[in-house]
Amino acid sequence: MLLNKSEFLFKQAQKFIPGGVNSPARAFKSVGGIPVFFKKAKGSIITDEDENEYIDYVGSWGPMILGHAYPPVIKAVQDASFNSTSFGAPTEIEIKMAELVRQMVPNVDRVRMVNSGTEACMSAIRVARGYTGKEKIIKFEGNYHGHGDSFLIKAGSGALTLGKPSSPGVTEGTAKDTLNANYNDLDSVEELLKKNKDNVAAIIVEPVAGNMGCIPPQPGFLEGLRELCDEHETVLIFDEVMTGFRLSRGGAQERYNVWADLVTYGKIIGGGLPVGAFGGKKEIMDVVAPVGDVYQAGTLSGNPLAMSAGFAQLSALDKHPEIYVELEEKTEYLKKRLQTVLNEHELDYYLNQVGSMISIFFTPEVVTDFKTANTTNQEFFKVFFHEMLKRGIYLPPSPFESWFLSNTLTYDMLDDTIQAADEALGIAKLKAEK
Ligand SMILES: Cc1ncc(COP(=O)(O)O)c(C=O)c1O
Ligand SMILES: N[C@H](C=O)CCC(=O)O
Repeated sequence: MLLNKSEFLFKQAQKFIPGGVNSPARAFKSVGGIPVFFKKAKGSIITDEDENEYIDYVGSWGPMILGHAYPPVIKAVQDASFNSTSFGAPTEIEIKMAELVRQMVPNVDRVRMVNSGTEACMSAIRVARGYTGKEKIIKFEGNYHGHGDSFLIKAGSGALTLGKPSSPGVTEGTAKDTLNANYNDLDSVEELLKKNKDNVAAIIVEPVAGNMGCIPPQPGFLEGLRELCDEHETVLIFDEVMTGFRLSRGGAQERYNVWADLVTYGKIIGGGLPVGAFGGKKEIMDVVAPVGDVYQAGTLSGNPLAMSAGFAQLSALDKHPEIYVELEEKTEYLKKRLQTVLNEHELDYYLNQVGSMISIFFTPEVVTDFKTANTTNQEFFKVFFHEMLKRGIYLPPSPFESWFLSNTLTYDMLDDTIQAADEALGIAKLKAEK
């Protein structure tokens, strides 16, 4: 497989763009090598600038649940663009979108559209603070809520010490208001709530973690968060940027039957265009300007192209819930066949799968949180990743990202993926033994 054009473009890109990419996750830093530059895609097949074709398990990091260039989305964007690309004024499609979201997720009484998952999460915590009058938030180690300052905070030396900025540019002042708990560990949350009594505005959580690889909530974890939030008058925020409209029509909330106070969305809701959203109970959302005093705004928010794309994609998911059944069957098929191959190679591994999200961890540990996710053999993953790439399988270029399946994947494509995995694992094992 030749990647001459990708290599050339990457060199060019680095002259004008920091690190050659517009988001670090694309830079292949975790796996080494040159990021592949793509030029087109259809369904689950993506084509790079050198005309190599790959079966895609990234799906633009989640949005492409119905495959790339899904015809109703393309048509909706084309039609909308003829009427102008933006008005900066209200349009009817925004109402249709909000109604549809409400229809699919019944506890979202009010929804505000933004332009990314980051914006949605930043805004949701501001709303929670404005609503409760409290200052601190609790998040979980290994969860990702975008690059807002309040989220770029890692745990201090002990679980109960103050957080520390995990990026230069984030101030100690911001860090003091973000507390880190351990995923799937209700005791760690309870301790933080007690220590910061009456001052925790929100708990924000990925209901199924997807940013330390895919990690499901343990039975009782989400229910426990709900109870703790009720007890401490704290707003429960589900960050459904990955899981929203992916794990079911109503996302993780519907799948686990645990209902948050606020929910954030991104990815699927925009059909591949830059969209995010936050919403929830009317009582809380009424603090948002112009009804209330919590300021939140956006020149391009509710953009007609983005709303049209998102509306076309969500409408298809709303009308065809069988898609979720098919997607889960396909992902389970992939999981079972991967298990067989991993067992045949006698490898230590842990496979997590929820709906159409799946991750392999190369570790003997049971992976339930950030600490156990970090036991995965990253060197092994690097070799596996590149061997898969050579065989035309495009996986997320990091051991800590979930794979996302699209319903355009066929069983033949899944079989090709297993065949490639068999070969790639064999090579990775040989290299590891050397
Ligand atoms: C769970 C979660 N929340 C928030 C974000 C931030 O979204 P965006 O990249 O659209 O800003 C992401 C992904 O990046 C995510 O996976
Ligand atoms: N983990 C991130 C979101 O899903 C990866 C996408 C990005 O930040 O570019």
